[in-house]
Amino acid sequence: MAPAPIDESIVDVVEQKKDTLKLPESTRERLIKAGVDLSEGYPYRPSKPLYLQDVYKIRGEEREYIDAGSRADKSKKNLFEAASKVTDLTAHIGTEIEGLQLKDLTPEQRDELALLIAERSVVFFRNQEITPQQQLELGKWFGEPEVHPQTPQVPGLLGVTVIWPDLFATERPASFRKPGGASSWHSDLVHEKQPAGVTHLHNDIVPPIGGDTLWASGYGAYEKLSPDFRKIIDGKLAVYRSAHPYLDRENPSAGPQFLERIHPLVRVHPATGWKALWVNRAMTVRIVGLDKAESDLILGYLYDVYEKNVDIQVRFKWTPNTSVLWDNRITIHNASWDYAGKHPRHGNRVTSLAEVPYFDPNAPTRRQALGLLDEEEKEALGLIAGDAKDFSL
Ligand SMILES: O=C(O)CCC(=O)C(=O)O
Ligand SMILES: [Fe+2]
Repeated sequence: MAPAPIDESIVDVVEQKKDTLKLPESTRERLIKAGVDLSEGYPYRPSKPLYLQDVYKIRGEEREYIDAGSRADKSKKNLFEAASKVTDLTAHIGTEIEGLQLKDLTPEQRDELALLIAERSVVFFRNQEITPQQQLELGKWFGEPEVHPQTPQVPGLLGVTVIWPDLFATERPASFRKPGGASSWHSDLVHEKQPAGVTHLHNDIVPPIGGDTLWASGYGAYEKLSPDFRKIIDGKLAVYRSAHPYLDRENPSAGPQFLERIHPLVRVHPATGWKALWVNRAMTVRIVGLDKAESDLILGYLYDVYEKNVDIQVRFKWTPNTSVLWDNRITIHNASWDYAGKHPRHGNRVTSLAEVPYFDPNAPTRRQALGLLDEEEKEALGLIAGDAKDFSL
């Protein structure tokens, strides 16, 4: 007799309940206090779609998007005057704000925060008391929260993803030499028709040592290129792929396939109007129109520029209950796995989807817009007359 088919809904629930047992006590208390129903287990795991064709249909239509930062008061006075301290962590990327609770921001402060994230790429808030519901509500201000067809979510709150590396580590054991997917330079959801804008990760429990996250600036990476090289990549399109694989319904035996979408290699942020390099080693497949060898060469160089220039990067040491908001349009990030699951690290994440990426050849770079270019760069960009010194050295 053939074995009885497995009821997958029961398997899901059993697995979720098993996961819940590992939940750190402080996280459990926080979730229960927020009214999250843990009785069916945590996290909730959506049934994964099997076929590429079905996943392409998710958010396949263009949606209206207005960047919150583009309506902000440019001085950001409502945000800055209410904060007790605002500290830039490096010259080019990363700002920490103290004395504000994200859950209490006014509409004006939310818009100004969106502009600050667009300018500084990543903004840090320690000691936040914020429920997953409030996090989702804030995320809606910045764009449509992405509901992921694959990743674990907070029960009853679709759009609030669970970032709990201990959980993934049991599924796909990570090691010192081969850490998990988030421990490589990437940006989130590049395969979407309207990829991720702001991601807000709130980590309620973090290891005392390790588990830092790094971000690198796409504005800075673009500006590291010589003006002549910028001309080569300006306006070029590239293929970007999803992190998760699916099967092709027409050809399932071809094995796992990724979603792919074409977007500009250099894009302009709608709130700042500044150009940013938009590639990442994990998910940019190739530059459209070039031979594979040419594309590999150029992309390899662009990844190196992005990943190796420490002056356009920030490395952040988390403390419990810290919220970090970053803009995926102008950054790549990388989560260090150096604590190797030896201490719990748990967070909730809301990612707001943004515009269809676009390029504008006349847009300035960040340092150009802020008046930070030196004479040599101005000359190479043709902004001032000069004696045509070789800028490329
Ligand atoms: O855990 C982190 O610090 C970041 C993980 C990550 O890549 C993400 O949430 O998009
Ligand atoms: Fe990520």
